[in-house]
Order: sequence, then structure tokens, then C-alpha cells
Amino acid sequence: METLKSAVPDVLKREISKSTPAELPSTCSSLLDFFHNLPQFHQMIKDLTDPSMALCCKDRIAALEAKLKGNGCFSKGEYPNALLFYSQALRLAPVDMDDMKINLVALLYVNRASTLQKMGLLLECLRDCSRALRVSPCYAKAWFRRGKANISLGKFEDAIRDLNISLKVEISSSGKRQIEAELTTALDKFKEMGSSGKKTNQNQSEVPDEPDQVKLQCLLTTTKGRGMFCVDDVSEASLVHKEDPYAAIILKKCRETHCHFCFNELPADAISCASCSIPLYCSDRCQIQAGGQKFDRSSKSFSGLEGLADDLKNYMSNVVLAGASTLDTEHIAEHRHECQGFHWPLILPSEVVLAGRIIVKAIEQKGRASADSDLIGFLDLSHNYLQLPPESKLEMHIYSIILLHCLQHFYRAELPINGIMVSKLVILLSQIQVNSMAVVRMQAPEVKGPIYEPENTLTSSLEQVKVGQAVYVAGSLFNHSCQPNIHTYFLSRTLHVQATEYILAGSELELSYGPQVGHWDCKDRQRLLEDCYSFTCQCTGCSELNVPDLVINAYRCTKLNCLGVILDRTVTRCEKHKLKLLLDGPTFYSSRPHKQVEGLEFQILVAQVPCVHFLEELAHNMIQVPLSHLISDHSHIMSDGGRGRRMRSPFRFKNMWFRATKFWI
Ligand SMILES: C[S@@+](CC[C@H](N)C(=O)[O-])C[C@H]1O[C@@H](n2cnc3c(N)ncnc32)[C@H](O)[C@@H]1O
Repeated sequence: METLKSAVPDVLKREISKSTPAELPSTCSSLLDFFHNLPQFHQMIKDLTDPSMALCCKDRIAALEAKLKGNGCFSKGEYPNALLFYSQALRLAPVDMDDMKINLVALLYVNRASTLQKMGLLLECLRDCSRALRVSPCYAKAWFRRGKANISLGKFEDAIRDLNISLKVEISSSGKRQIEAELTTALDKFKEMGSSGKKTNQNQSEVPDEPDQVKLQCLLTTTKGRGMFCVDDVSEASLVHKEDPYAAIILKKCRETHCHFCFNELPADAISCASCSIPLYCSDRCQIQAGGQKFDRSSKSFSGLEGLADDLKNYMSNVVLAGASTLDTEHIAEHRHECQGFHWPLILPSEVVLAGRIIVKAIEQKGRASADSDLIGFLDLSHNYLQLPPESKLEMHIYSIILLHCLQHFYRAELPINGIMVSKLVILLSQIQVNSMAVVRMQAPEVKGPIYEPENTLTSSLEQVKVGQAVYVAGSLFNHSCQPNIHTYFLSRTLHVQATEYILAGSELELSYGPQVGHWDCKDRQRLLEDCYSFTCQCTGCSELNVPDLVINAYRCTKLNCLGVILDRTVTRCEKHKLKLLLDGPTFYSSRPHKQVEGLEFQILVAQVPCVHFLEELAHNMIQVPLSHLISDHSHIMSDGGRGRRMRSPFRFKNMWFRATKFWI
């Protein structure tokens, strides 16, 4: 990237840095022409898209090496290490579907199943056996291992069926003897269970119905573009909105720990993409939804099992064909186009790969033939291109050109390489910057000291970690407020929006994009929103005076019983504008009810002439805000240099808010 960036001539850089959205086709076209004459550019595209150079291809030899290491650990009883090596081998092993007997993938699944069984992870073991059978349906060892796992799980009927099939397909007599012994155990246990009247618990716990969602409407606001409003009153904690992402991607740092589709933590029997070695998934369902159905195993695959009873044949097809039939077929596999041995999904930044996923989904949804140049317009997302810093504009140009060349390998007809198409990608990248949401999970940091120490209590130390980035089409219409009335959480990759207070009909529903009143002061909140989203916050928290903003960075008087505070100079600059609005307002001389906090009425009394004691501070561009009407003299604050004790935590001021009755400004 840096090489390409530095190669761009200064004139072109300047043109790009000043460009408006309307000028994008021209700047993109100029950069495209420049890169097409640049050998480094062609080399970079080759590195990113040539399958023979990709590090993410399947590699049979490396898989066999990892398998050998796994076997070594298994025989020494080092099961966690064996698990790691078998998982690594599975990630690298190519699925050779022509091999109808035992293939490497099936063998690795059975080896990992044995390891999982040794570790007491029986459900995981069972799943791996089924995966082996999906690849090699007549693999006796997989049926045998499945039977054993089912015995341990108390599912004796299934175990008997598994073992009977295993007996049928096993050819060696020693193998048959082993299976028969296990079958006897299963039959005995089944009889025992029958006589004691015990039944395996088949009852699934009922999932409670989700409450109805609230009716929302999208309206144009005066200062923030479109926003989401509620039609009726919304009670606290109601589910306001629920949505699956249009496209999503895992963050690079979570690639080895979380499922690349649903973003949940990976289980011990994580599975990999059938075509490349990049993603890991928590289940077959996630793998298929992300990468598409790889094994289309028809019932022909296990024909030739003459003599097998019909109920066993049915059972066999249920096990072997499980998964695919239960899938939502409307889902468009989002990783499929990336896993042709290409290198770019591994290398390019997450948001660029996310842009690729959006483009591909749009093409697939519209139908390849009808895909026109307005490929992404239908998403109707806002963007911030005009406000972007020059450096970001240049990077977006370069990444768009690179991405277009990468996608071309799969969608040559739909994605012509020209200035207009690149400009669409530039806009898409800036739309992603403004609209994509971080998918988060709660995580407890590692506990260092003894658990009973107050700092180590898990509930207090849970923190949010970002695991993915996703674009939600309707979810993107919620504006930001530093005093939000809704919050978001994620179950799997589904966005849930919930009310945090009672909201009156017709009110705007606003969430916090990060900063909130009471946690950050106004200037820090505004800086963050400008830096990350390129807008100047117009929420009530930033445009109207509020108590936490005045006191969060204030200096408190050290004198006992004195509640006086002095604002930091940097805060004052930000608050001055709000104060001016207040002073210019119609309530200049009057007192007006400002805020109701737990039954106490706060008042802002706007004095025409500032109190004499504070003139000195005002001369230094500082504003003194005593939080008690009892205070009459603040000369002592100035006498100790105005430093006082710095109060950062708004909660420590909470008591003060309740004690205070008036503000004097
Ligand atoms: C995710 S979109 C929200 C929907 C957007 N208003 C629209 O019309 O599509 C984020 C954009 O909305 C605007 N926005 C959201 N919250 C805002 C706020 N508190 N103050 C000013 N603009 C805001 C900014 O332009 C921001 O880039």
C-alpha cells in the first residue's frame, strides 16, 4: 500500500484530496490509468490473486505432517495438543470427493473425534464422526466411533444402529470382533434402560416467543439527515428492532478464536472452509451459510450396501445428509467468491473485504445478467466522502482499484474496470465507514489475583470486545446521540436494538456510536465523532447545557464542605457556545426548570452580571459553577492556584447533583 501511495504523482494526490463525490469518476479514472502503467501495481495484483502464490490454499503435504504430529501427541496422551494438530491438519487438507472410500479429511475427523472423546467432549466427538461420514459414508471406523459416543451419551438406540452399519461395512475380522463387543454392550444397556423404564430425554426446552417489535418509521430530521422514530409509546427494555446483516466480516484479531460466520467463540470441534484455509466455523450450518454447500452427497454415494435393512439405510442417509437440508437456501454464501485459492481476503483490511462481500451479494441478488452500474445504490446508505481527510480519500481510491481487480477474477462481466466502477467502490468504502457497526461480545479479562478480591469479581470486570464488522441496512438509519434512548446488542450476528427508557410516541430513537454524556466530556465526544464518522454531533447532549459535561473535568475545591467547581479551560471553550445559546435565549433573566433528577428540581439561574468572586476566573476564560446556592465566597479556590482536586468520575458527583438545588453561572 505504502509503495503504491508514494508512487502516485503529487498533482494527482492533490486532485484526489480535493475531490467531491461528483468528481470521483474523473479522479478514479486518472489513478486507474496511472496504475495500469505501473509495474509494481501489476505485481501486487498478481500476488493477491494468483492461486499458485496464495498461502491460503489447501496443502495435502502440510496436512499430513500435522496429522503425524497429532498422532504422536495422541499416543502420548497429550490430547489438547493432539486436538490442535488435527484441527490444523483439517484446515489444510483438501476435500477429495472422488475418493469414495476413506479420504484424508474423513480420517482426520475420526482421529479428532477419538481425541475429543478422550477429553470428555462427547457431543463434539459425535459431530466430528458425522462430518467424517458426510465425506466418506461407508467409513466403518467413523460409524464405530459414533456408536461409542452415543453409548456414552446414553443414546443406545442410535448406538445400536451406528454399530450395525459399522459391522456391515467393516471388512477385517478383527475389526468386526471389536464392533460386535461394543454392540453387545449397547444392546445390554438398551435392555437395562428399557426394564428400568428410563427414557432418554428427548424434550427440548421451549424457546419463549420473542416480544413483538415496535413500529418504526424513517423520517428526515433537520440536523442529522434521516432518522428512526417510533410511531407509538415504547416501554423501557422493549425490543425495538432486530435485523440480520446485509454483509459481515470477522476482525483479523479474532480469526483464530471466533466463528467467521456467527462470531460466537469457536468450540473444540471447529471446522474449516472446504475450499481454503482461512476461515473457521463453529458448526456445519455456519460453514455452509458462509461458503456454500461443498459436499452434495446424494443417496447414490452409499448404494451398494446390499442387505442393509431399510430402517438402517434411512438412518444412514439422515446422518450423512444432515445439515444441508435444514439450511435456509435463500442465504447467499458470503465467503464463496473469496476462497478460490486467492490471497487477497487474507491480506486486505477487513472493511475492504466487507465491501467485496457487499458487491458480490448485490450481484448475486440481482442476477448476474441484470447487474447494472447501480450495483450498490439500492442500499441507500449515507456517506461522508466530502468530509474525509485527504489521506483517507487517497487510500480509498487505491483500495477500490485493488478490490475491483481482485473481484474481477470471479465477476468479469459484472464489474468492468473503469473510473465509474472504481468511484462506486470509493463511495461504498465511505458508506461502510459511516454505517458499519462493530459486532461485540462480552468477555471477562483474565483473572490474575485471587477471585475473592473485589477487583476480580467477574460481573464488574466484563468488557465488550469487538469481534466483527457488519452492515445492517435498516440499522444504519439510527442516528447517534450522546444521551441515547436505545442500545444495541448482538445474538450471533443478529442486531438487536432495545429501548433503555420509556420513549414517547413520535420521538427519535437514537443510539450512541461510542461516546456518551457522563463518560466523556463534550469536546472529547465531538472529536471522536468527527475523527471516526466525520460529522459534528448535533444531539441534545452536545447542543444543550447539561450537568455532567460541566463537572466531568472540573476542579473541585479542596475546602471541606465546599461544593464549588472550576471548569478546565479546554472544556470551557466547548461549553461557552452552549452558554451563549442559553444566554441569548428568551430566558435570559428568568430562572427555568431544567432537569428533574429523582424528584429534585434543578434550576439554571442566569445572572445578568457574573458574581464578583468569579470575575478573575472569567478573565482567564474559565467559568465557575458552584453547585450549591449556599456558597458565597470562592476566593479560597483561587488562593490555592485554582487547582483543587480533579474530579473525573461523574458518579462521584452524583451525590452532589442530588444535594444541589441551583446552578449559578
Ligand atoms: C449511520 S448514519 C445514520 C443515518 C443517516 N442520518 C442517514 O440519513 O442515512 C450516520 C450519519 O448520520 C448523521 N448523524 C447521525 N447522528 C448524528 C448526530 N448526532 N449529529 C449530526 N449528524 C448525525 C451523520 O451524517 C452520520 O454520518
